[in-house]
Amino acid sequence: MTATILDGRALAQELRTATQSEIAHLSAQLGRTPGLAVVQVLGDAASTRYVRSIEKLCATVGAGFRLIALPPETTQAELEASIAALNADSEVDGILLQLPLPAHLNANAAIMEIDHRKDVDGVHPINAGLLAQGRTALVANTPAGGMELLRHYQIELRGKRAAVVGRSAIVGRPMAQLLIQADATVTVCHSRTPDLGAVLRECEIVCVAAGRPGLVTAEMIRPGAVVVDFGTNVGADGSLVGDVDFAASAEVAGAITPVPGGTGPMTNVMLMRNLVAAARNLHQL
Ligand SMILES: Nc1nc(=O)c2c([nH]1)NC[C@@H]1CN(c3ccc(C(=O)N[C@@H](CCC(=O)O)C(=O)O)cc3)C=[N+]21
Repeated sequence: MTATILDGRALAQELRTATQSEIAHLSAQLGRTPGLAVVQVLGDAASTRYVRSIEKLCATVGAGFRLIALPPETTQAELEASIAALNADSEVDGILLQLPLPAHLNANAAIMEIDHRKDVDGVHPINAGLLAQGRTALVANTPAGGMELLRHYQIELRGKRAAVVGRSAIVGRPMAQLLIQADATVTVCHSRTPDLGAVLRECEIVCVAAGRPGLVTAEMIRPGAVVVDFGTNVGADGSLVGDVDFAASAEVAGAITPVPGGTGPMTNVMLMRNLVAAARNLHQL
């Protein structure tokens, strides 16, 4: 068996075009472009790479972009003051705090300071709580992008057994909530799950967000299962690899996301969609 490749690059391209025209329309209504502000505490190379890709995408779709780059020794008070300034800024519709932060800073406390209506990353507890209750919320981009891929390829979730490997606030937990909302029966696995393979082999849908290359092997995959790999690990040679052994798993799975070219490109385009949603909501459009 050879799996269908869930092509995130192609779908992201399609959604990018649609988002571009939405933003053109919204900009005409607002009399300005919807604006994204990214707060980055400098020091992490991967983070800088991600910020660049967001900046480029904003230019492509016609959104405003502002980078607040803070020095590595920034204090908690300074970080929170820069967030407060963005909350108060009427030209900023979305705020993204780049994670992870250096160890001396408290990410949870900083996130709490973000106006939840501008929380385009879906990380504020109000948005996470709304999602957990199955209500309308700004949803974290990475899991939202994974769901969009599943929807595009018309993968049935209702009544299916789904596993999520990883329980982070930004990927694993919201992905589990979205799958519950889609009427799947969801099991959340993590680093303390004793026999991961035994759980995954029961599941028709397997979503992996553990940040550990090679964690999921082909023998853990139920034949015909759909595999969504959220891992973006930079290998020793600088190449990007997921959490799933892709080559071997593609021989067993029914459908699988590649890395790169799967969930990664979807993440950024979902960020643009959240920016549109936040701007509309803020301005009652
Ligand atoms: N507050 C916050 N929110 C995030 O959503 C967030 C973050 N912090 N910190 C870093 C991670 C990482 N992340 C990626 C987004 C897109 C690709 C992506 O587009 N990947 C391409 C390859 C891009 C390349 O080669 O550089 C792909 O998989 O095909 C990857 C990784 C979002 N993150």
